[in-house]
Amino acid sequence: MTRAVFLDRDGVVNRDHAYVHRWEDFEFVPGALDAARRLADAGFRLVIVTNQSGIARGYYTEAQYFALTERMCAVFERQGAPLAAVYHCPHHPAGSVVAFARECDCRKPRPGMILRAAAEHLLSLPESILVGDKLSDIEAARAAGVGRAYLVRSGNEASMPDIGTADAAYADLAQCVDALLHT
Ligand SMILES: O=P(O)(O)OC[C@@H](O)[C@H]1O[C@@H](OP(=O)(O)O)[C@@H](O)[C@@H](O)[C@@H]1O
Ligand SMILES: [Mg+2]
Ligand SMILES: [Zn+2]
Repeated sequence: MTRAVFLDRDGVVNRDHAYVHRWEDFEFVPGALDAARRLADAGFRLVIVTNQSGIARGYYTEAQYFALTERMCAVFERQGAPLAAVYHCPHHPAGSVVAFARECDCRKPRPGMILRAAAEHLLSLPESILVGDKLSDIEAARAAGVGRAYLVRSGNEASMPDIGTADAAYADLAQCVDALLHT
């Protein structure tokens, strides 16, 4: 079984400008790609798990999300940090797009995306890590049985008062990986 780092997207990989769906608005958090490469070099599979309720809300289409994701994956690949997989939840119970307007098992804090990734990629969840910018990311990790869950302050929740059940909090992914890899 392989160990993975589950990465939240908005607020961890890229700046969370609220429902980012255009490539021109996709701004990598400084140091995030290099941190991802260091994780890959250390033997972690890289898996993104992202809530994309903007699809259910009608802010953008799933096709637009997939087009952005293809561009993002190509950058990770070029930087020597290939993504093993990207999982998204397009749902939201208050959505206006009928096909996606519902409760689901995949919207964080529910663990569905993480559990699906583990099954499809033979991942050891107890040996894996999650990095997120919201407490709901951390809760999803706990619900899935991910070994360690870290919070970063690079998202919109920068003023978050406490770290909830996270194992630790860091400024951003780069600082988290520095601590993880003792670099
Ligand atoms: O951080 P990840 O999971 O990668 O994606 C979060 C985004 O889908 C959006 O999630 C929304 O929350 P609601 O889904 O509306 O509760 C808001 O927080 C937006 O600012 C944010 O861009
Ligand atoms: Mg986020
Ligand atoms: Zn879902």
